[in-house]
Amino acid sequence: MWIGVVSLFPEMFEALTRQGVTGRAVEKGRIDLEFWNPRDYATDRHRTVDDRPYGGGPGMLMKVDTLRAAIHDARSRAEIATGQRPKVIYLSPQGRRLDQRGAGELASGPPLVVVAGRYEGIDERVVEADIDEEWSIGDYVLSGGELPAMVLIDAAARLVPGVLGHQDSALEDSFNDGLLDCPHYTRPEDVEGRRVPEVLLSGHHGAIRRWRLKQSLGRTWLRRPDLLEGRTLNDEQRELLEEFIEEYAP
Ligand SMILES: NC(=O)c1ccc(NC2CCCC2)nc1
Repeated sequence: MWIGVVSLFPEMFEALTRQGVTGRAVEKGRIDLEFWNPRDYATDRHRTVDDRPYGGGPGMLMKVDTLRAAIHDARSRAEIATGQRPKVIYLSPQGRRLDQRGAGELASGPPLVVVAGRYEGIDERVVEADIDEEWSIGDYVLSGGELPAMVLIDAAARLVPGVLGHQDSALEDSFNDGLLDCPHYTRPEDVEGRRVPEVLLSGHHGAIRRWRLKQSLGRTWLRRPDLLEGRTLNDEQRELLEEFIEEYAP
């Protein structure tokens, strides 16, 4: 998957490009990440990248010409590198809320150009002219779009085939098939008297699968009942959830 990033602080993205699953995916070429910095398009002596808001008010906005030049170069590069027109995304609290389904859509869609804002944001005409979709990682305000951009890129990149070593692990993750994750255990078998559930030591893969599904359903019922609304459970799932509820509140 090809992803272009427009940001005044490209070095922040080393958290993605040099570490972990995404770092390996970049190294293996499963993910191509390229960067454009609006400051590189500044022609004045002070390399200005911000500008004052019409109508007054606190703070500055990203300067239109340097931002647009960076977006345009990223878009052109996307078309050359992939033969496809990219989807240009801007991160802001005004955007569509990112969830696992949205991450899946982004992962299976066209190449992305992700624009990270700074200051108080960007001129609305840049949103209208150059941004295809606005996305938000949650209802809170951050000092820059870089962290939300990295969250979005990580969530999408790990769903790109071949990025996760063990493909199944993406499927068993939380929010895969829309349920919360089940509890996980590793050595030792006893931690201060707390033992691993026996079923997980039994080697009975069917029983283990059912136990994990029951725990996912039960946890979702307890912590995020909203995720179960409007969802039809199959016979096995309904049975397991009823068992969980029975044991929880006998
Ligand atoms: N909730 C979010 O996804 C989000 C995105 C960007 C941002 N701040 C940016 C937006 C314009 C300047 C800083 N804050 C929050």
